[in-house]
Amino acid sequence: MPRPVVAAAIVDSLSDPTMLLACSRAYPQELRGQFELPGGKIEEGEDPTAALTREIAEELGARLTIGERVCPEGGQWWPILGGRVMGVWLAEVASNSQEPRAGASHLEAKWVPLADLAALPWIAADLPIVEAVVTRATR
Ligand SMILES: Nc1nc2c([nH]c(=O)n2[C@H]2C[C@H](O)[C@@H](COP(=O)(O)OP(=O)(O)OP(=O)(O)O)O2)c(=O)[nH]1
Repeated sequence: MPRPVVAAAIVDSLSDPTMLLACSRAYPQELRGQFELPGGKIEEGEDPTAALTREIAEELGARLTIGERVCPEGGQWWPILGGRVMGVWLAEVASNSQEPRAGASHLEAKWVPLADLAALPWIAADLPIVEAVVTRATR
């Protein structure tokens, strides 16, 4: 089984979310320009939310306050590309953090109103995940 992935649905405010930080991948070529939730693979023996904190620091130079996990029906892990599974957490930028910025992993990291997210070219596997994030954030 390939390593699981963890990703952050970073919203402008956990208590009153209106926008999400959508990130477009720089690589590999076949995913270049497609949007994703930023994150990455869990390392051997690593706690999933520790992995998420590490990945967001590496990729976006930001610290997170992690909120609720967003799960698919009947489980905790979403099926994604390459036979992997992905754990997703709502999060906001911590008060002591720099603003998240696209580094080498992303072409772009931009705040998008929740109502406009569906129009972005997401990695296909992310579409139901983003829908669940929006449902959770707007309930
Ligand atoms: N980060 C992320 N990966 C996703 C999403 N949807 C999806 O299918 N994937 C896939 C793409 C990749 O095959 C895999 C994650 O790999 P990654 O390249 O982000 O992981 P990483 O940062 O640990 O990368 P690396 O050091 O191995 O290059 O999961 C998503 O929303 N976010």
